[in-house]
Amino acid sequence: MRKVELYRFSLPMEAGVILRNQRLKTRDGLLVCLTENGKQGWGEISPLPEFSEETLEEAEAATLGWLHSWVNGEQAFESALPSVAFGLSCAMGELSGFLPQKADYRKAPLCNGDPDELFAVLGAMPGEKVAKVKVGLYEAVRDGMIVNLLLEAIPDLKLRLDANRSWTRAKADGFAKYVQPQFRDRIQFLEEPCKTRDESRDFSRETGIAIAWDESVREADFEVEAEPGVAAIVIKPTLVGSIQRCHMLIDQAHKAGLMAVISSSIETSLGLTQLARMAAWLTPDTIPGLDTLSLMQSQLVRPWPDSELPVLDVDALEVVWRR
Ligand SMILES: O=C(O)CCC(=O)c1ccccc1C(=O)O
Ligand SMILES: [Mg+2]
Repeated sequence: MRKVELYRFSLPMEAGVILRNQRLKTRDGLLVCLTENGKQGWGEISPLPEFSEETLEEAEAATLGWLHSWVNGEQAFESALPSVAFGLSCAMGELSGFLPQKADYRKAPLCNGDPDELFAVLGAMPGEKVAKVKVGLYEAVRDGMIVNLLLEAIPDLKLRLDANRSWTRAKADGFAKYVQPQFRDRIQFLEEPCKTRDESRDFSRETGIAIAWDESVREADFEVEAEPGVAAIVIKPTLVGSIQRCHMLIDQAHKAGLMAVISSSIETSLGLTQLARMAAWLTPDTIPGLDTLSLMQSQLVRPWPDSELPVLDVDALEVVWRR
């Protein structure tokens, strides 16, 4: 006997969370719960505005379509919509047990511009110290100074930087010029410095700063391959697709000698804890990029360890469909 519950959620965000061109006031999505043979599997389907191609309405329609087939005995669960493929594969992964329980709750702390906040967090971070700093939002000179400041102050710190394709070559070079040469190899990578992949490759070749692909991984013509200067690929499962697809990309990255970093698309605590489980299983040697829970005002159903945010229970959610 198979049972299905589909819920809709809308969690308030902290003030001032901006995604590309819009303010994100609430994080909206779907939770699915599959039951079979007394076992349950949960999944979160939450397309990210400005990043996902699909809308929540499209994701809901596709999810309902698949859920109808599943209660009638269907097994396969691929979807062309990445958020749907990810959420349903998590639910199936819990039901069948292929998604292991063990989680890696480490996360590379995110710094959006104020280095003082980061000092406290990094001081308390056990083991390997890695932080992620968004660059390209202000002047390249300021970005360079912050990078120097952090790397100078914390000798065992490594940084991941993310420019989200915001720089021209000239701006990117401006940034590189301000980073002290002896610090460059403590930049684990700089995600997508320039508008095009070719410009980013040239930047890396000329500055010696390693780069990583993030947006590129989701483009149709992208192939995972070893290239000079490329250190990593960033995998955001809600934007990429099923656990199986992410697993394949991670295997390809590791075979090419690249680091694969499982990262957040601002999922709720339920999705984030599943990403932490994927990270423990598929990228055990790499700290995942999951420091986004504090952008929200509450957690959902499953808490993240040590978070003090209130946890919204499933009973408080609107039921979309139940069978
Ligand atoms: O990668 C991380 O460490 C955190 C997640 C993150 O930065 C992010 C989250 C949602 C959408 C885009 C991005 C991004 O990498 O720019
Ligand atoms: Mg990025």
